[in-house]
Amino acid sequence: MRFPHDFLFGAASAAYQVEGAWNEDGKGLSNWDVFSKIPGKTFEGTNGDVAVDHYHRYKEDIKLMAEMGLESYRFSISWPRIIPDGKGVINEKGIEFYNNVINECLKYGIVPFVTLYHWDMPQVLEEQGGWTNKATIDAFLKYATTCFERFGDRVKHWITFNETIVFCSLGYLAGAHPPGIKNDIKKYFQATHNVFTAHAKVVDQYKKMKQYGEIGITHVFSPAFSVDDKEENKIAAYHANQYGIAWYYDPILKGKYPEYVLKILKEKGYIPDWTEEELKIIESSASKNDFIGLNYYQPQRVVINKDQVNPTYKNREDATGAPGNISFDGFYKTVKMDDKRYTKWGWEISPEAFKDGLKMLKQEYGDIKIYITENGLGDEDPIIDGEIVDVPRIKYIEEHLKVLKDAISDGMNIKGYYAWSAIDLLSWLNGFKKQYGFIYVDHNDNLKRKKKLSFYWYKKVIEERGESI
Ligand SMILES: C[C@@]1(C(=O)O)OC[C@H]2O[C@@H](O)[C@H](O)[C@@H](O)[C@H]2O1
Repeated sequence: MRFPHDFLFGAASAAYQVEGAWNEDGKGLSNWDVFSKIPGKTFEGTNGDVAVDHYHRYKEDIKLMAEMGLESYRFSISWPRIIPDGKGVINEKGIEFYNNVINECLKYGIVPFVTLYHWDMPQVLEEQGGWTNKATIDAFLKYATTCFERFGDRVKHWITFNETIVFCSLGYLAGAHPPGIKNDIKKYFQATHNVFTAHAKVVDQYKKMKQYGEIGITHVFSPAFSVDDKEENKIAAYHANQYGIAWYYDPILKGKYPEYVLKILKEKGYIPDWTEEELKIIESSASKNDFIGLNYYQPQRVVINKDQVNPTYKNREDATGAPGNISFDGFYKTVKMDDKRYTKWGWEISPEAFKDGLKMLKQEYGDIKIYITENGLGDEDPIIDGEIVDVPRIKYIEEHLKVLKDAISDGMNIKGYYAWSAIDLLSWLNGFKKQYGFIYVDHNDNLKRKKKLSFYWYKKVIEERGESI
């Protein structure tokens, strides 16, 4: 069986991780331009000043994507490249750059799939409270509307936010991402609510503009499973899914927050500062979402936590999702299991959990259109006789595509797969040592691009529409 004709085979990137040109052509400072330069925050002080220079090499990169037969390229727009201070004058050079990227994609028949916010907020707004400041909501609405006005004639697939749980939890609980605040649970939940309000307003605005494309949001999809049949551990898994999935997916797809979490927040005094109007726009825009984007890498294996709750001062490595951490509220902890497979960064490799998780989503949210907006293997790719022989990545992606093929056969409404990542790029905290791409970037030879084994493999998969998977 082949993947359906309307299924998109894609690959993804993010502005801060690929573009570089951090201070060129009128771009304003982003929170990551500043945060990444604080000593100790990133591996060996790596940052996105140059990244892999996609800003200057996008034509070469998109040509390679076309050679791979890529049907769609998911990339993000840098807000401070469009509106340097986040809320004022539009930077026409920034508009020009993304028009060029979009037009280059269309030249090859590659569908542009655009993320409006992939973590790089204008520094001016971050300094004013970022997502904890409600003024950021309308600044984001203005930025999104500008993008719809300037690119919406050719871009018909929009993602508002990438992985809200990551930039909010690492920003306000772990302190590993901007603004680097540790253990502020009230600010964490406030930031998530303001993001959901911004999302709802932008969806509403997009529909009013009648551009007849589609819009949604991308969330982390990391379903939690108990390590055994003990009641306390099953309760831990339920709690983890309420905080990690329901809190994020319910307001988007059901238009309301999950009662289980609200009850606890009320008891602890963490209910966000919200207005009836905000709750109404979240409710009224829910039905206008066209899809949900899932970033699946791994499940969570959880047990009830009986240890002393340590503040969530994650260090750089464990802030990148490896198991072995206590939840910020101390309720559960994630664990490694002897019978599971893991990446070099300790992330579990489990297509089986992907399949089980997708079934959970369908039961909870029905037939909402799904794109897998990220999935891939972070690895230190083997180089043999000058060739990048990334067989583990081929195996990883093949196993997960097989799950999707079966899920679609079982009637799930899954319309695309975006491998993370199209090209090796800067990992926010891990520098360049953690590779995800089909295209290798040689940091010892002027960022020269080189096709990996997986480039040729994915090309064949796309040609055959996955028939041999
Ligand atoms: C933490 C980490 C990683 O480096 O492995 O998770 C997977 C992937 O998620 C993406 O949304 C991030 O933009 C990208 O940088 C990656 O980030």
